[in-house]
Amino acid sequence: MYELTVNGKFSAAHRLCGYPGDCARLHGHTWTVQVKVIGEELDPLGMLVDFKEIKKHLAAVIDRLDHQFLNEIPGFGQGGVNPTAENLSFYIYRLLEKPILEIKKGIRLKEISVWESPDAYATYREE
Ligand SMILES: Nc1nc2c(c(=O)[nH]1)N=C([C@H](O)[C@H](O)COP(=O)(O)OP(=O)(O)OP(=O)(O)O)CN2
Ligand SMILES: [Zn+2]
Repeated sequence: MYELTVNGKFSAAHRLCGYPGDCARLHGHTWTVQVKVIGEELDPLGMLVDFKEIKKHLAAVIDRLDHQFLNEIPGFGQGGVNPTAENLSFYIYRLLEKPILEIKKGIRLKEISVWESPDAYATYREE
């Protein structure tokens, strides 16, 4: 089994509604998003899949999130869930799951991790 990892970053604002502390107020982070893809077979170039392919799909997701107020994105905020690292991991997993499956046969998204700061992150995966 091979595992490929691609990281990206975005900056955005959020607030955590109902949080008993500072995080309930509007504030921002530079989030790191980590995509892990797995599969068994290498191509004749020795690649599971070209990193460029994964970067392209991650860039499209980051475009939707960068410099946004995350609570205003459908699915988050009023009537939705708080834009926590956990919920962002799930949101990004759902956006990338299909495009990554469609890159080529035999690979799949393993997990998405989202860092809010260098020492705190959440991961979503399906087993
Ligand atoms: N399980 C989670 N806990 C918290 C989340 C989260 O997404 N999942 N988010 C927050 C807030 O977004 C908060 O802004 C982050 O706080 P913290 O990790 O403490 O980071 P700071 O940048 O504020 O750094 P300090 O170390 O507190 O200065 C809270 N919890
Ligand atoms: Zn925060």
